[in-house]
Amino acid sequence: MGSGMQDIEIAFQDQLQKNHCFGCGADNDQGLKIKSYWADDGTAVCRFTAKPHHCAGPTRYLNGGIMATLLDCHSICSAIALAYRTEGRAISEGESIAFVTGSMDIAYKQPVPIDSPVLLKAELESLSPRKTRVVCRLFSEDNLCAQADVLAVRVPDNW
Ligand SMILES: CCCCCCCCCCCCCC(=O)SCCNC(=O)CCNC(=O)[C@H](O)C(C)(C)COP(=O)(O)OP(=O)(O)OC[C@H]1O[C@@H](n2cnc3c(N)ncnc32)[C@H](O)[C@@H]1OP(=O)(O)O
Repeated sequence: MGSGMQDIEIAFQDQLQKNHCFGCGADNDQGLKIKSYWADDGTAVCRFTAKPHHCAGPTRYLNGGIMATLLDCHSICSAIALAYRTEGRAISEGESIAFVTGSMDIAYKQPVPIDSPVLLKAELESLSPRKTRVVCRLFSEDNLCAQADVLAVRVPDNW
């Protein structure tokens, strides 16, 4: 799974302050703690290895809700990172930027084997100062298994 990921960078989530989100919060010890990075091609990427209890009905497949959380959280954190980048600031430098999920449509295309790492790849398009569209794809072993179309909406940092 070639992603062009820059491992030397600090993950977006490890630069965000006070984030207790189940999927992406560095401050949630029971969460998934995903880690997202810029790739060389301008997309944002995240690799995740599931635990056995993240399974669907059959234990060999990844749960669809966990897939939705991965797609959602990687997309929103990437929208936040893009907003900081657009404003010429490092993540968490100066006034906090927060986005939440306004909407998300997911196509589940293939079951995801639970014992292989997944790669998430997000393409971002800033629609307006408050809205970012994210198309996020989830791959397992180079197979496109799910795709989400996410609308990230900027909110005040006390949301
Ligand atoms: C904050 C904490 C900080 C911690 C660090 C952060 C870590 C990251 C955490 C990551 C967490 C992981 C992710 C999670 O789990 S985030 C948790 C799940 N998401 C939510 O709970 C969101 C709940 N909804 C809301 O709070 C409000 O409805 C929002 C904020 C979304 C908009 O209500 P608001 O009154 O503020 O704004 P507006 O009505 O003026 O709309 C503004 C623009 O947006 C457009 N629009 C809105 N909704 C939709 C829609 N459904 N489809 C299409 N378009 C939509 C709207 O047309 C308008 O467009 P335009 O007319 O301007 O063109």
